[in-house]
Amino acid sequence: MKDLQYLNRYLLKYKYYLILGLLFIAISNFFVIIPGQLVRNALDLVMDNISLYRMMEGLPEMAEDFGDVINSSVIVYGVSILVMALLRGFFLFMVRQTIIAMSRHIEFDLKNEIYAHYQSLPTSFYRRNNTGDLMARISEDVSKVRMYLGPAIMYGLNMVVLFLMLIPYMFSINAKLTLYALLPLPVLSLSIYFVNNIINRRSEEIQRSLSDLSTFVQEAFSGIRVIKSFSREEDSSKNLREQSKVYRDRSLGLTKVQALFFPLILSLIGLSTILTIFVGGSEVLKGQLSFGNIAEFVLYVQLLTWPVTSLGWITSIIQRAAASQKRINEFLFTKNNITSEKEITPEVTGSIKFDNVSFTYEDSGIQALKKVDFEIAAGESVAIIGGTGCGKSTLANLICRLFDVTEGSILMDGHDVRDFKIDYLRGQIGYVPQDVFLFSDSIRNNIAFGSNDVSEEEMLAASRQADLHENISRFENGYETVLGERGITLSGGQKQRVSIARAIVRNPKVLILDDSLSAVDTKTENAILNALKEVMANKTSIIISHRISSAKLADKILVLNDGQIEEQGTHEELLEKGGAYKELYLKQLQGEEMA
Ligand SMILES: Nc1ncnc2c1ncn2[C@@H]1O[C@H](COP(=O)(O)OP(=O)(O)OP(=O)(O)O)[C@@H](O)[C@H]1O
Repeated sequence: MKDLQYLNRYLLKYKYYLILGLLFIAISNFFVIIPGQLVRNALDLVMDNISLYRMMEGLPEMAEDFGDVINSSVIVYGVSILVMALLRGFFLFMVRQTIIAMSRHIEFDLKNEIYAHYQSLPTSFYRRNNTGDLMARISEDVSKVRMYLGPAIMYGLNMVVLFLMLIPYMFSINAKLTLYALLPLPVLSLSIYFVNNIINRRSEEIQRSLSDLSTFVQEAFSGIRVIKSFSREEDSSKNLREQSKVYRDRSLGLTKVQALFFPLILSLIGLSTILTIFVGGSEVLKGQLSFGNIAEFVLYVQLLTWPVTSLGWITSIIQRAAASQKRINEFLFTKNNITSEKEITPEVTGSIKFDNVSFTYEDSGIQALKKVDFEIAAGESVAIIGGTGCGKSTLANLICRLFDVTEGSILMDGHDVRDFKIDYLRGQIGYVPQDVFLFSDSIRNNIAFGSNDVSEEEMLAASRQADLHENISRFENGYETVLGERGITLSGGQKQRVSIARAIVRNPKVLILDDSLSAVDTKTENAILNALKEVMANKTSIIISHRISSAKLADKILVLNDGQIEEQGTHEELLEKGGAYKELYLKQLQGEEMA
């Protein structure tokens, strides 16, 4: 339950909604208790005077006048009850406008807080937690917490206020009748609590099978090309049928419990009413109560049943909200370990130095870099070459501080990258990651994404430098062409070039291309590298690749092997040396000739 205390700051922020809501609850309950007294008075008036009226049978004129007086009094009571019902309706509306509105405001704030926190967390966090989990906490869990902040608080306050206003009053009329009338209510509350827990458990199971079902369908649609080319359509339909069957059976189970739920409530409420009439009747016979009191009590019992029913419901809402808030807090309290104390923002030229850098991935324990030591002067281009999994991407990630080195340090213009203000450091780097990611948006916006304000000329220049402009000009809508699910699909090479244009449009001091030309043939690769020459002229560039063809133009080449630098030098120097680089060169040359 202490997890929910985190929300108190929000309750404090919206305290005026809460205070007003409480006031409206009290007023609306006032307008629901008074009609009970009016019903009692009206009934007693009729009961007390009906025998008098009958006695006047011999005096028709008097009887008529007397009857008119009774009638008009009953009408006054009736109209008063109606007016109070309308007033109660108005104040109930106001209760919802304050407390439920408050819960919606807090839901909005909480979602924004969680999202902003997610954004601040390092990439390692995203590797540890799957996307479904991240989404569930910001949507489903927040919705469950809102049920506590809205309906649970509203009905909870309503119940407390009604009890405080009504129960003492009922005791003041007749303690014995009050006790009997209230007797079945705790049983009602407990049974609702238990049944509700079963309903919740089953609903969650249904939710799980529904999300399995949608994941399955989503994957089937995304992989439709694979399914079709391997003729697995029938198999896919069979799997869907099986998953749907699980969903159907669980839903039927829930329907059964729900079907039992309402008869149970109604019979317990009925029991309360019968007890009230039975005990009330015997009190009337003893002359302790009037008939009107019985009617009044039956109304009060009806009034109390919903709040008591809601007690079981509120308890389970609060339990679920506490569990959800615990999950939310787990993420909200996750600290970002990629921070900077000094937050320096010096003018940089882009020189980079790896000083004995080692790096081990915390989650997998893989040591990706071992005592890597090299320097890149400002404006120099360096190619990093090596086999799969030798640590090339890790090296790029460390420069951008997506991770922090385990040992040693990385310096930019003599300053440790950990001392830079993070946004500033990343602003100096144009990083083209290995996995291209394009948003479902226009090509223009995808390129301009790299910077805050990009002019048309800058966007076009970046596109030309990435050798993309000509391709896009051929599209009917040019740069307005929408990509992604709603739009067209670019070829692998085109996607890589959009990604390159996005990196260079921000005019960074350091450009990192992480295997960014793997999807284009060597001819196009050369064309792009030549076009990029102009861009790279005054930038430090790091070109990560498997291919010698990408590397040979660089001022310096580093050959990585199993996280260590095996060789370094220029293309010619390394060929002359006759080591791993030359071996790779000859292998690739042979491959090209054969092709
Ligand atoms: N986020 C991560 N968490 C744990 N281990 C990782 C992570 N990223 C990479 N590794 C591991 O670290 C090692 C180096 O990976 P890295 O991606 O740097 O290689 P690479 O040289 O870029 O390979 P490729 O050319 O295939 O992209 C690999 O063994 C890989 O499995």
